Amino acid sequence: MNAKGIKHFYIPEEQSIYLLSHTDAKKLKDWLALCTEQLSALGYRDIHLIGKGAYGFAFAGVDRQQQHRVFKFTRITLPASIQDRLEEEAFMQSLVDHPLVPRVIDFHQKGRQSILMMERAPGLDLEQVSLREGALHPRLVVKIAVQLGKILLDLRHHTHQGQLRPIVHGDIKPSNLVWDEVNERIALIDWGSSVFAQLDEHQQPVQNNVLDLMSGDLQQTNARLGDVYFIGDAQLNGALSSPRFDEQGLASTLYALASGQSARFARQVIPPSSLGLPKILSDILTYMLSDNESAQREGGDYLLSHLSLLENLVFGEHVPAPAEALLPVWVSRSSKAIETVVYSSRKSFLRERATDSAQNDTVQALNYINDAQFERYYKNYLDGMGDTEKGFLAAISRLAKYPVVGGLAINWQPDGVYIDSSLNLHEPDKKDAFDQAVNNVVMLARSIHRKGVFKCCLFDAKNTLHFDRDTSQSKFVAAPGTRIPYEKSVQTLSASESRLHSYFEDGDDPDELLALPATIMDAISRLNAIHHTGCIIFEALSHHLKIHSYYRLLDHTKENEFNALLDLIVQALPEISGEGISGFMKLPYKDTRCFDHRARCADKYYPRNPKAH
Ligand SMILES: Nc1ncnc2c1ncn2[C@@H]1O[C@H](COP(=O)(O)OP(=O)(O)OP(=O)(O)O)[C@@H](O)[C@H]1O
Repeated sequence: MNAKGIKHFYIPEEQSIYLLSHTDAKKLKDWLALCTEQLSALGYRDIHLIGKGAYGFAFAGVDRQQQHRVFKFTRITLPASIQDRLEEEAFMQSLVDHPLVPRVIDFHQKGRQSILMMERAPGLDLEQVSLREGALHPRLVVKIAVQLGKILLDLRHHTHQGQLRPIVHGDIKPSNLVWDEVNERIALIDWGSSVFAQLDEHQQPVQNNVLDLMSGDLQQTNARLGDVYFIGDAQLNGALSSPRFDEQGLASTLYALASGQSARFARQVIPPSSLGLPKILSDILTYMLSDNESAQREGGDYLLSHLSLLENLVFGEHVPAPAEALLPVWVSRSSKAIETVVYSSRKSFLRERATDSAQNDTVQALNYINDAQFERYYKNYLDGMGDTEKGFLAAISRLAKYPVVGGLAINWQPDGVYIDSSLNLHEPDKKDAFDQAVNNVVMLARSIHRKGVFKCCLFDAKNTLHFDRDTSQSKFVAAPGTRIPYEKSVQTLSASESRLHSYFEDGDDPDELLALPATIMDAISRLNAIHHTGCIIFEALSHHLKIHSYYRLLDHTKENEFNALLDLIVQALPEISGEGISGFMKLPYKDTRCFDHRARCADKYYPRNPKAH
């Protein structure tokens, strides 16, 4: 990866509006207002934003016949080739006539602005449901498996103009499934990665694809890259598209939902057989998620030919007992809405191989580089890591999907894994689900054998300070009155009452590139001596500087000095030159928990005779 790639790895998946520069945030708000205005001019009411993705935004509205509709807009700033994708998406989605797929109603193009209008599926998407509930009940996982299986069968047998043309959705994942809680029905949305399959499920060229065969198009995949957290290796490595791609998406989705995760990677450590699922589904998922392609196919075929058996499985009242929380989580009484972003340090030691040539190979294999998902892959810094390490980072990212502030310091030692934590959740209702997300982090940490320290800091993006400059050579200057915010502990604590990590104990972070000026470094080292916790992260881009922070002052007697040092940092911003990230974290050395290394979770199945439990 080149320096530019690394420099920007931290940009979060969810582009919180609070992390945009003032100008970009204003442009975005204006544009959202314009979309809303256009839709109401067309006679729709109750218009509101329901989702945003890499390429655009989705609005919901109600038409004159009281029908609920969704409008997908592409970002007007994107190149025309990407804008055209919405039209292709509309085309592919309109070919699918299935009760569990929202019907396309219209596709509009006005100037450079494209709009796709479709039926609205009721409910929340399954990623949201999973964040609220944690691991879904096995009965629901089976129900979702059956419904998705039926859609995939339909796609396998799709005919177009009288000929068999199987369709690949290409991006099956929890956030692309809308869940109607009342009727317990899914709707498969987001057909933006959908294509006609080049190979059928037996890996044979789709027969009537003669023209493609002759033109040699079968040398190269037509696939789009789905979400790298969910797609299988064949799709990631640029294999010819086939219905098998979606079977991987299905298996990853069921696995993630059954385990309360947001990715497929952790399957060796938290295997499907440990999730309390009925044995038949657990076995199917074990096959489908194995590394062996023929086992994957066997699992997929077995699932699709046993849907009615799964449909008729009996579930009792048995509700799996919530697992004990492995780390303390404090629930905040404050009802302040926060937008969490996670920043983690020293990720590179989680990589197995970091040679440039290995990375170039991966880049070569992906012949769809201009894909936003590909960007995201690198932004998340996952390349070159083993699956378990990726699973660990995905589990850390999941924490940031909750309104939580604080941090974690994980220290791998030969005799075990030591974890210091300070986790303050701002939504009491999600405590159980959050505990599960934390437990998954711990379980994955225990399975990783490495020596080193990983720290992450969770902060509120609403506290991020923004500074603009005209050129990459100009200086960043703070407006008068700019302050780095902080909060205070309920009681003052002296240094002797609690130990803290130092900002500097781990040395320089090799993943960070911004060298801060001496004045700022000096202020930070003086801050380090004052009893407080938190983090400060400087993110310098060519025209924009962000200072993310989360500070909690513990020794109230030093408040004046603390304030003065924070002010000093703000005053010294013009001295910053160069681009990149630099971050410092000071976490409480509190309640250190030690866990022994453990390779995988024990097997656990749904009871065969649920009534007996
Ligand atoms: N037909 C629909 N019914 C209900 N909700 C929908 C529908 N289409 C989209 N949404 C909502 O809008 C969100 C964004 O839609 P979609 O996933 O299609 O956009 P996208 O830009 O392709 O997103 P991403 O890049 O994250 O895949 C979805 O997560 C979902 O919450």
